[in-house]
Amino acid sequence: MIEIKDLYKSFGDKKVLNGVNLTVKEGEVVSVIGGSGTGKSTLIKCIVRLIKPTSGKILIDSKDFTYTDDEFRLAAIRRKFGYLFQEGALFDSLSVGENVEFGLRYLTEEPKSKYKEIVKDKLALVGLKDVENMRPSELSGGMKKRVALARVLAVSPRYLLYDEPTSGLDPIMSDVVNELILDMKKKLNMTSVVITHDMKSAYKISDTIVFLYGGKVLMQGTPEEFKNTDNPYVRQFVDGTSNGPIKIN
Ligand SMILES: Nc1ncnc2c1ncn2[C@@H]1O[C@H](COP(=O)(O)OP(=O)(O)OP(=O)(O)O)[C@@H](O)[C@H]1O
Repeated sequence: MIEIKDLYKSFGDKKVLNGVNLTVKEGEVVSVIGGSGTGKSTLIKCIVRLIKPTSGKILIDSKDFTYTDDEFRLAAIRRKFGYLFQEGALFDSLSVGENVEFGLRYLTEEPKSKYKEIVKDKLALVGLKDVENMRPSELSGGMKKRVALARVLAVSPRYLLYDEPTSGLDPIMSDVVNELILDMKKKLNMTSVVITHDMKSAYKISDTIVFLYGGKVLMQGTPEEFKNTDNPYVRQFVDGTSNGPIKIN
C-alpha cells in the first residue's frame, strides 16, 4: 500500500503540491489526471524519491522513506517500483532480449543461467514471442511499449508507475495498452499508478481516479462518479472544453 499524507513540494517560490492526500491500495489501478503542470509527474517522482518533498509523508508498505538520504534504503524502495516512462526508453543498441535482461543484471540476484528463461517468461506475459533477437527499431510503437513493460516486470516490482502510457498512440493501440495494464492486474494482482490525460483510458482501467488541481486532490472517485460529477472543474476537464472555471495559462 502507498499512503501519501499532506504532501507539499515547492521548487523555489513555486508551490506545486499543496497538501496531497492519497492512498493506493494493494491490487488497485489508480489514475492521476489533471491539466499540464499540475504536478502529476512531481507526485510520482516524490513517491519513488527521485525528488524529496518539502513536507508531508509517504509510506510505502508502512515504511517511511520520505526524507532518508541513506542510499541503501533508497535503493530498497526504488526496487519496489517499476517506472514506465512515456517513450519506453529502450536502448536502441541492444536487442529486445538484452533490453529485458538489463534490469536482471543490475537489480536482482538472479543467476545468469536463468536470464534467458526469465526474459522469455516476461515477454510472454506481455504477449510477445520470439522477439528476443530483434532490435527496438524494428518494432511498432505498441510492441515497444510491451517490451518496455517486460523489462520493468523482469525485476518483479511490487508497484507499477505509468507515465502517460497511451500518449502518441492511435486509439486502437491505446486500447491494447489499456488491456495490458488490466492484464497485469488480473495476472499479477499488480498495484498501478497511471498518469494520464486520456479520459477514455482512465475510465476503462481505473478502480480509482484522482483529479489534481491547484496542487491538491480536488476529487477522488470511481469512473462512474467522475462520469456523473457536477463539480464544474472536474466536468470541464473530463469533457475537455475550454469554457469553464479552470484558468488557461
Ligand atoms: N525540477 C524542477 N525544478 C523546477 N520546477 C519544476 C521541476 N519539476 C517540475 N517543475 C515545475 O512544477 C510544475 C509541475 O510539473 P509536473 O511535471 O509535475 O506537471 P505535470 O502535471 O506532470 O505536467 P504534464 O501533464 O505537462 O506532464 C511545472 O510548473 C514545472 O515547471
